[in-house]
Amino acid sequence: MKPYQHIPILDCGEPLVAIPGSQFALVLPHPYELLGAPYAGRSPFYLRQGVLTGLIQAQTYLQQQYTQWQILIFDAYRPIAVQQFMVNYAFMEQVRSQGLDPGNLSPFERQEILGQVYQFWAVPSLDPATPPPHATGAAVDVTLVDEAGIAVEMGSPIDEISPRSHPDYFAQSSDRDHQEYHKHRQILAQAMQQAGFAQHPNEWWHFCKGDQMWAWLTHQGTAFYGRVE
Ligand SMILES: C[C@@H](N)C(=O)N[C@H](C)C(=O)O
Ligand SMILES: [Zn+2]
Repeated sequence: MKPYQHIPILDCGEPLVAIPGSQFALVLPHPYELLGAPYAGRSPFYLRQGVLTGLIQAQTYLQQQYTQWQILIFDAYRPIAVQQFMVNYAFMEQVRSQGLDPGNLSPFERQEILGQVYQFWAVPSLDPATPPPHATGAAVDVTLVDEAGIAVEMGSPIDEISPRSHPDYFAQSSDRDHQEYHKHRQILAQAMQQAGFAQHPNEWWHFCKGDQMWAWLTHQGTAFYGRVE
């Protein structure tokens, strides 16, 4: 179990609400839907009401400095069946990228690869005491787009299982491009953090507010968003 999963949850009962496409840029078609993830009629572009309010606050702050920039929503609400699908997908991608035969993995190789996957993806737990963050509607994967609607360069793609995904990966580099990536990551993180979000320690794009990970990262005793059916 991850340390944040020990945090008790007292769900405040807020509903999931749609992220307005008129206010935010959305990655469309949605990448996991394209892969065939089982959404069963649900939309990934939903969040708890209070989390959406935070996201609006983050974008308002961003636009005080970068007037025409927007937060680009890559993913938000994620049913557990989708979490399971994406964990399986990420596992197979890791197997392939390491030149292994998926039908012929040793128990050691399987464990190693699962360990790599679970550094980035949450376990698709069905236990209401340990929900995967996106199943609570309190976690969001985001990046930025500029005034031309072009994705701002962050130095690595969302969901890459690699050290490059760590928020401070480029912090010490003297390379000009790397310094630019780091600056962009900081612009995103600052906008989100001043609106009360906490950032995943391994992922520059994952932010949460009110779930167990947030409570753990911000030293709160309780989370107020649990799993949404
Ligand atoms: C990998 C990324 N898309 C993500 O959402 N990770 C978190 C930790 C999750 O799976 O909840
Ligand atoms: Zn995420």
